[in-house]
Amino acid sequence: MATDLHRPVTPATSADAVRVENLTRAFDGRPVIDGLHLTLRAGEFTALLGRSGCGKSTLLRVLAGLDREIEGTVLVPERRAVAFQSPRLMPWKRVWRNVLLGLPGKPQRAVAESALEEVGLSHRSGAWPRTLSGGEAQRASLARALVREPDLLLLDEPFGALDALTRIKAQQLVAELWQRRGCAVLLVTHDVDEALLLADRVLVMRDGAIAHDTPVALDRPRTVGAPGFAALRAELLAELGVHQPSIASR
Ligand SMILES: Nc1ncnc2c1ncn2[C@@H]1O[C@H](COP(=O)(O)OP(=O)(O)OP(=O)(O)O)[C@@H](O)[C@H]1O
Repeated sequence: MATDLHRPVTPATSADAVRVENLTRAFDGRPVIDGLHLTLRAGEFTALLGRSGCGKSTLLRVLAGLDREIEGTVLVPERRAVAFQSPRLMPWKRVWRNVLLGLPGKPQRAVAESALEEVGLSHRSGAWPRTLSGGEAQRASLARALVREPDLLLLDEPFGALDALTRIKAQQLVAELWQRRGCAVLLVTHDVDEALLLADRVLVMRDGAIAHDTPVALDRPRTVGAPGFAALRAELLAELGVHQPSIASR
C-alpha cells in the first residue's frame, strides 16, 4: 500500500518526531530500502552511517517528502527542512532571497536576516551566491532550512565538500543550532567521528534496513579524545566492515 505523503501526518506519540514502518523503495524492481523500521524522538540528534550506495540519501529524500514512490508507513512532522551537500542556491537570486525561496505567503526580508544572523552570515545577505565561499554557501543553505522552523531537520552530508577547518566550524554551528532550536536532526554522514561528535544516537544502514543502533552517552561538548570515544568508533567502524588492526607490541 502506498503511503500518502502528500498529507504529512503528525506521529501518534508526540515524543516521536518520525515513525517509519516497513518502508520499501525500489528502483527498477531492485529494493534499495527493504522493510525498514525507524523511530526518531523529538529533539533527538541522530546520525546515519552506511556504505556508499546503501540507501541513506534515498531514505532522507523519502523523509523530506521528495520521493513518494514508496510502500509502507512514514509519519513525519509537517514542519521539516532539508539541507544537502551542495547548497543548491539559485544563482540569480541574492542570498536573502534564496533563504526565503519556497516559503508560503510573502515573507519579509527581516525573516531571512534573522536566520542569516543565526548562522553568522548577516554581512553576506545582499550578495550573489557565486561570490560566497563553500562554508558561507553551506551556512546560507542552513539559514534556508531554519526559516522553515523545522521540527525535523534533515542534513545530507552537509559538510562533505568543506575543507577541514570550515568543516569543524560548520559542525559546531549545527550543534549550537540544534541545542537552541530543539528540533530533531537526522544527519547523513560518511564520517564516524563526526557522527560521534554530534549525535545522541548513531544508526548504521545495511541491506536496506537499520542494521545497528548505538546510543552515544558521551558528555557534551565532545572531543575525539574523550574516554569511551575510541571504543564507540571501533564498534561503528566494525559495523561498516572496517576492522582496525591492533598494534603489535614488541
Ligand atoms: N533515481 C534513482 N534511480 C535509480 N536508482 C537510484 C536512484 N536514486 C538512487 N538510486 C540507487 O539507489 C542506491 C542507493 O542510493 P543512495 O543515493 O540512497 O545511496 P547512499 O547510501 O546515499 O550513497 P552515498 O553514500 O554514496 O551517497 C544506489 O544504488 C543508487 O544507484
